[in-house]
Amino acid sequence: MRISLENAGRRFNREWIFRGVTANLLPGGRYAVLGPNGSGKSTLLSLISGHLSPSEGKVLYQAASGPVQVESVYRHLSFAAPYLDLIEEFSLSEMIDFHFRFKPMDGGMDRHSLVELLGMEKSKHKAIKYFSSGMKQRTRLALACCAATPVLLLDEPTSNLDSQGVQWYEALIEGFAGSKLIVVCSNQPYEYAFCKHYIQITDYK
Ligand SMILES: Nc1ncnc2c1ncn2[C@@H]1O[C@H](COP(=O)(O)OP(=O)(O)OP(=O)(O)O)[C@@H](O)[C@H]1O
Repeated sequence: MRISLENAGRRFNREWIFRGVTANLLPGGRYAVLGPNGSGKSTLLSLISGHLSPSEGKVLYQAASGPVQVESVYRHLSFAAPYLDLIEEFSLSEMIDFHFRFKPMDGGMDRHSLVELLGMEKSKHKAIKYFSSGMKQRTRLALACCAATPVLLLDEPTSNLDSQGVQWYEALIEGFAGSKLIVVCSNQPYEYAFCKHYIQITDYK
């Protein structure tokens, strides 16, 4: 999947958050969206994911099979962010089953190996609402990284993770990045150490 931003800008009411973003996000590319708090990183990620439309310019999606309309791009994307809700009433096992009814799981994985990867054997029947914030974040990351989609979008991936969790995240990326196009919004260099390309939001003010 190739995602092209053509002179993309977004404003809320009268305030422009960014303008004139032109970038080609290529298959297998690793991109970090950088900038201080409140600069517009999450907003740009929402444009890339198709959750928000640009106020000016275009965001275009091109799969190997041809152009993809924004309405159906979600099928090609996996997304993890601390503000994305999990289904709190579900147990971990139920959450995994539910998630992968809509998205194929990475070839080598099944529910059991995903629980093992999370290190949550003892919690697989526990309701997500009783998970700690770090356990929830690990669950979001594992669901996103283990989906067989060509695009992986991560917003502040290690928020709520302790140092062991950060190492776990690094191993997760190494294990599952494969040939995916990855975009990470971050302020923490260790979250995007694997990225080769940078989009500085402050360049587009
Ligand atoms: N729906 C909205 N309506 C109005 N303003 C919004 C909306 N969403 C975001 N903003 C504003 O857009 C600006 C950029 O917010 P955004 O969350 O994209 O920044 P960020 O760089 O991701 O911040 P952080 O690093 O703190 O997560 C902020 O001023 C925010 O208040």
